[in-house]
Amino acid sequence: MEGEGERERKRGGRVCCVCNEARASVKRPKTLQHMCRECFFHAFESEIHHLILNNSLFSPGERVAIGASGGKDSTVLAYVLSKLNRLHNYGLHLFLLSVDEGITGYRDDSLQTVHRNHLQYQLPLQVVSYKDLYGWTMDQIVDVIGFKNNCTFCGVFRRQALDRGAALLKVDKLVTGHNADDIAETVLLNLLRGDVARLSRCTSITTGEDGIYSPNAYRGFAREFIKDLERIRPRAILDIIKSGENFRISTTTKMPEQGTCQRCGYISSQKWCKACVLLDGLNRGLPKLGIGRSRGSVGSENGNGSKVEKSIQGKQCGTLDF
Ligand SMILES: Nc1ncnc2c1ncn2[C@@H]1O[C@H](COP(=O)(O)OP(=O)(O)OP(=O)(O)O)[C@@H](O)[C@H]1O
Repeated sequence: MEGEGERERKRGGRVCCVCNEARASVKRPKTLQHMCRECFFHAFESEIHHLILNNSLFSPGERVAIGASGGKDSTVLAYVLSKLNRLHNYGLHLFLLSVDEGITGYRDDSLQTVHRNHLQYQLPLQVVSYKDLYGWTMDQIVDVIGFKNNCTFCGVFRRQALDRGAALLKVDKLVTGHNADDIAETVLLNLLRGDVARLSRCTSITTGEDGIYSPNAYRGFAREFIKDLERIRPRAILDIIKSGENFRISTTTKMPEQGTCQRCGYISSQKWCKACVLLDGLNRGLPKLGIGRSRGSVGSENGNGSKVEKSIQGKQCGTLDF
């Protein structure tokens, strides 16, 4: 009897290199293997499972929030994590956490996806909004700042909003759907800026006490550049991440010290955190006040020398590192 694989070969199609039966529908950039849907899903999910185990990412009984934007990556994250949690008895209490930035025609649509995920995967959902947290929606911010610099507000506020939502849910950990492209962009951005401190941390699978989110147009250029590289060499994205992982800083290099914002208590190496500087500018009718490269134009470097290491529950805002 002629098998499915043989028929596929006769039709001139590629056969999955794992099951040798079904038609291949994806070529993985990571391994260059041609795989069918089923084998790809299986490989993808079991790689995530082993990654979780090998890095001891979770402990039984932990409360874990999934940053749910309604986009493809965080939707896949919610699906896979809830499936693995059931299948392998991780014993995690999972939550969906969404930030509503108040962008009409964009986030309101994707929040509908999050509501569907909430019902489908039966995960409790918490939505926090810029309007409630900061008194401004992104639409209102764009009205005063224009389109040019609004990414700074959106990125800084979102990161802090996720941390505030995590604190509300009293979770131990927050997971996000940042993908390989996002990490490669961040490696490249930190390299181009000569930011050695961030370059050395940005590939960590779990993150600590400060943010590396680079919310501006420069990221767009890094993205285009990486996509061009990928066209020439599909492994380029993974190569960039590998270089970032291999990067080591001499132990004698002086790094910025972390403290807390004197205004809101959020993690900051300045007197005020970036969100407070931006918000202050907005509220005083000087929306461009906090925009620029320096982290916080108000106050000076925190000099208390203490290293802040608290859980998400233990402080007003938490510990996500973009
Ligand atoms: N509004 C939001 N609410 C909750 N989590 C968010 C939000 N925006 C981003 N995140 C988290 O940060 C990750 C990366 O953000 P990014 O801006 O790349 O997401 P996206 O393009 O909206 O959607 P996705 O990456 O999920 O396809 C998301 O996967 C998600 O985990």
